[in-house]
Amino acid sequence: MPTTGTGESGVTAPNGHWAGTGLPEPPRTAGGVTLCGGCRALGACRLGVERERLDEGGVARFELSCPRSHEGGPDVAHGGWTAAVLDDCLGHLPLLHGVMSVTAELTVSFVKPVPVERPLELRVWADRREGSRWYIAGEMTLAPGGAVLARASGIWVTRDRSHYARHAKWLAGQVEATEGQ
Ligand SMILES: CCCCCCCCCCCCCC(=O)SCCNC(=O)CCNC(=O)[C@H](O)C(C)(C)COP(=O)(O)OP(=O)(O)OC[C@H]1O[C@@H](n2cnc3c(N)ncnc32)[C@H](O)[C@@H]1OP(=O)(O)O
Repeated sequence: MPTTGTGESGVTAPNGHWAGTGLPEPPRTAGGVTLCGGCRALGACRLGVERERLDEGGVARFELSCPRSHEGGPDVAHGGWTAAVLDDCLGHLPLLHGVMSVTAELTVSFVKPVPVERPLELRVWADRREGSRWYIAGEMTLAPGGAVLARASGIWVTRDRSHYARHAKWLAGQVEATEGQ
């Protein structure tokens, strides 16, 4: 990935475009974590994802922990955090292959309460690809011991930059239609 260098935050500022998407490459942290729009100003993943990489077998591996700010019950993660981080990390698998996609469907199994501020791991792989659809699955485990805490599977649909332009046009039409009411 072409970059313009690493700033004080350790976030690499890209200057290239993803092949085939026409979209600017998203910034990555020193740990290789692609930052979404909401996390760019902070320069870190607010969900607590610290490292991400693609291994030789094509499996994406993440190191993370649930920040205390996402605590639900005492010392355990809010289920919304678990679902959000699984959505985010499963969607990073196409990104790691240079492909932009959006979540079309997501199913989450909450196997055990997820402790906050403990090292966790997440493995993500593609079960299969059909046309523009990626069928992706993943498993979250406690880093020491490997006990399974949560599983997720879903469908991601590949997109290019026209996705956002179409959405903006659709939204403008909705706003216009309601203004006369
Ligand atoms: C400027 C930007 C920078 C970028 C930076 C990024 C960086 C960071 C990363 C951040 C990333 C954040 C990412 C996020 O946060 S994603 C956020 C959550 N997800 C969304 O917002 C998606 C909202 N939904 C949609 O936009 C549409 O409904 C989609 C795109 C999903 C389908 O719309 P549409 O129907 O018009 O698409 P199509 O006609 O081209 O169909 C395509 C294919 O898909 C099949 N299909 C469709 N739906 C489903 C379904 N539910 N189950 C199974 N399959 C489904 C369909 O049959 C067809 O199959 P085939 O005929 O090809 O076989």
